[in-house]
Amino acid sequence: MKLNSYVNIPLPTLKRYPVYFGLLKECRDNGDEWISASYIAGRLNLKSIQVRKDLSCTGVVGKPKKGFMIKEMMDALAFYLGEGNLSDVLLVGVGNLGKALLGDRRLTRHGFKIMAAFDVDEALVGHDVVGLRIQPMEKLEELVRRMGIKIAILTVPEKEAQPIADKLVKAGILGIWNFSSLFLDVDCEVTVINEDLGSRLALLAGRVTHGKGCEDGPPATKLGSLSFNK
Ligand SMILES: NC(=O)c1ccc[n+]([C@@H]2O[C@H](COP(=O)([O-])OP(=O)(O)OC[C@H]3O[C@@H](n4cnc5c(N)ncnc54)[C@H](O)[C@@H]3O)[C@@H](O)[C@H]2O)c1
Repeated sequence: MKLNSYVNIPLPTLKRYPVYFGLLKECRDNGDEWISASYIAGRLNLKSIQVRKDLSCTGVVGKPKKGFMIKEMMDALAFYLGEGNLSDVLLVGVGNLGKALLGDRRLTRHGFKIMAAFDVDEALVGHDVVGLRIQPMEKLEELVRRMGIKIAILTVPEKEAQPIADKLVKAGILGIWNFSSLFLDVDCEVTVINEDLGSRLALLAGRVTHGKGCEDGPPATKLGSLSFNK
């Protein structure tokens, strides 16, 4: 399978790939082998032309009347999403948000698995939360190295975020999904995605105020329950 280069995929398209991947996985698990762009569009409340355009960016070619081979398309999307070889992640900070993420089945649907969770709170360490034994911070470096984990979810208070990010990077983490509102200072080879929910709401409020719809997804009124991060 000859795939297009990652750099040629537009960002708005890349942002829709996890949603496609989740749906393809569901269909594959139901025993389907083929999927059409119009079916995907119907399920996700998108336009067929948009779905076709997004999927054609991968370089995978569909078959007339059959659509795309699910396995082939999943392999392609996994390549762009880093799923498969980067599916194991860890979480630091098992508070309100951390617990919610540990129990969020949507991560699993996208092929990700939280393999380890860390906290400093003695009331949590050594106990199970959503079936996972919470580890002390002292074990972080060793476990990251031993398990070869490259992605971390950071759900700690803002003032703790930078020192923990430093520890994560030192241990070999290459991607941080940062829920604190602090902009982390990390080496340029480390990717940080900031997920400050308050800023998101402010962005939404600004867009609503200025009557600006969604730029890279379907019209705002059709967004439904999908979330395309900006
Ligand atoms: N709760 C939300 O809905 C929400 C929403 C958006 C953003 N956030 C942000 O996410 C972060 C977590 O929020 P929360 O509500 O879950 O907070 P929380 O206080 O409930 O949980 C924070 C957890 O981090 C742990 N922690 C503190 N210092 C640590 C350290 N040095 N090493 C490891 N663990 C440490 C605490 O023991 C606690 O379990 C905050 O930065 C917050 O601003 C939270």
